[in-house]
Amino acid sequence: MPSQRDELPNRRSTSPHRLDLAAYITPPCPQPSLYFMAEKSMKEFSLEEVAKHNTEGDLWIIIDSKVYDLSRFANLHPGGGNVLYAEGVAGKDATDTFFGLHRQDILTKPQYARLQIGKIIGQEPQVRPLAPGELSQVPYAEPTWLSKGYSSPYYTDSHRRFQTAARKFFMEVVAPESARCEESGKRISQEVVDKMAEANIIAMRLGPGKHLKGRKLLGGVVTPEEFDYFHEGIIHAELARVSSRAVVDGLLAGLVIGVPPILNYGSLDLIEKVVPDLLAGKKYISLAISEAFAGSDVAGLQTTAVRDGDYWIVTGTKKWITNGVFSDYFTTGCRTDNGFTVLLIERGPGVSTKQIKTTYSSVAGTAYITFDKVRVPVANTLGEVGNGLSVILSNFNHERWMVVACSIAAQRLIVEECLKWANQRIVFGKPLTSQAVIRSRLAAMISRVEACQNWYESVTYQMNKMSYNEMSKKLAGPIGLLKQFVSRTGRETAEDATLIFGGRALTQTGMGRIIENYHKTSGFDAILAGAEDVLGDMGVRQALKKMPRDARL
Ligand code: HEM
Repeated sequence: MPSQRDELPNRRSTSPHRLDLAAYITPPCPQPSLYFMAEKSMKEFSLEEVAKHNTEGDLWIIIDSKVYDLSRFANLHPGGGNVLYAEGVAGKDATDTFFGLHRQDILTKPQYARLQIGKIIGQEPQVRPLAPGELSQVPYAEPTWLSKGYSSPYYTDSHRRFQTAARKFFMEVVAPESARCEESGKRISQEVVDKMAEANIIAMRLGPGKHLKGRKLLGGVVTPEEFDYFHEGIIHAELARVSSRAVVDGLLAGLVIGVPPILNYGSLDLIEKVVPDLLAGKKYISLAISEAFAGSDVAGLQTTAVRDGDYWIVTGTKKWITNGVFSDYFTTGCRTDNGFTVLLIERGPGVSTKQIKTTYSSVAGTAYITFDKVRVPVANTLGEVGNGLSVILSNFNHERWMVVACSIAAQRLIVEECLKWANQRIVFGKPLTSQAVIRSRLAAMISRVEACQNWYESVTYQMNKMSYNEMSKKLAGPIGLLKQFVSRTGRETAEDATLIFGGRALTQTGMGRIIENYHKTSGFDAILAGAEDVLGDMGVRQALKKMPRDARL
């Protein structure tokens, strides 16, 4: 006679449409995580023992081999108490039902994790969160260069080392803060900014260059000399993986676009005076170009700067200024006698900012700014007076490329979410993936993100090979077209994902919360840093300028 222990399967029993959990489970971490260590010391129960606790006031449930005592929690359960007393749930293994309704991270929250009283004899958990720094094993969840067994002509071991460290940093330091700030709408805490500054992430977001000299990058995992645009792109991608669109912007996007004009066109004195504090996260900055009067039409701006001895007197307004609410400096486009000039304006008398309510969270600090006869030292002029348009236009390339890098990572996350959901969701008694229409949408989403990734990598490679000026001349058109393509695919992917998730894509909490946020905000990529249609048009116009005179069919 086998003992009771022998009779117990070492896996949970399988239902006819048992989910293929292995598909969304990652392999064990190389080092046992706390998650698994806690398991070891847990009390063990048999299935029969758990089954006895199946009534109101005495309710145990098994989820992924773990036994939870929900006797007191049932009345507080957000999904209601009665769903827990149902047959097939109370006293039973409710794993499939649970993962059809909840995201796995619920079970890792301390208030819910403490409901676990033990584990089932002979069973091991199959679902676990990714350890910080770990890669997802879901197909297409990572770009090819990070997928086991694939090669890349662009990425080296230096990029791989850097990516591992960056993912760990963003998961551990940024992810929890992102979730908090997205919900509260409050700006990112100084504590997180300090940690980003210490790892030199703020400086690295500006790309390779002299500003990195002598800095220890992410604890020294790469040197400033080897740091290139692929490294920088990794930072944008890792940030976008753990953050909502608003948090991506809230985490100092204003600095990424506001500082380059100072570094490229400011005097040495000005650079030395303002840049160190900005890169140390002690001061904040934004790029103030667009106005209610003119957005993509930079030449139509109305903010004026009039000379008064050693000062400019600036009067006007700016709108949609990312991070403007908490900025100490504004890299500002102004109309001057002989055209357009860029000035660095410090917050002070005559400068006021107010938050604009937008579709996305106010964590981005989007501002309406009023300059009322602000006195700005002439020494704060960036570039030649009247030549501001080229200062701004050259700055756009890097900004648009950054938007592309973030957008692709966000789209990839949506592909991962959809693959997981379609695989685990049971409808009409079968997984969602058994529907051809769902597989067709997944095919379109995967193809788009892979197309974007490949074009992005080819453009990034060119950036590594060109000087800043060469980039302005040769890459403005291709980057404009790339951004147009990527923001369009983003919106199509948001649409597909919403249809795959159904009603869950319309709620801010629960299974579809990432889809809901992405769907709501994917339009930002199409507008910010240059409207999609304008960029497409610019790409074509630039190509037309380069048409050889002798070209004929
Ligand atoms: C340890 C056990 C459980 C915990 C800690 C838990 C916790 C939660 C939480 C936090 C939510 C809100 C999710 C959100 O909208 O963000 C929720 C919703 C829900 N739960 Fe549970 N739950 C547990 C077990 C179960 C089980 C076994 C069932 C099976 C019937 C269930 C059914 C539901 C339902 C129907 C909802 C509403 C889902 C929706 O609005 O889409 N829960 N649960």
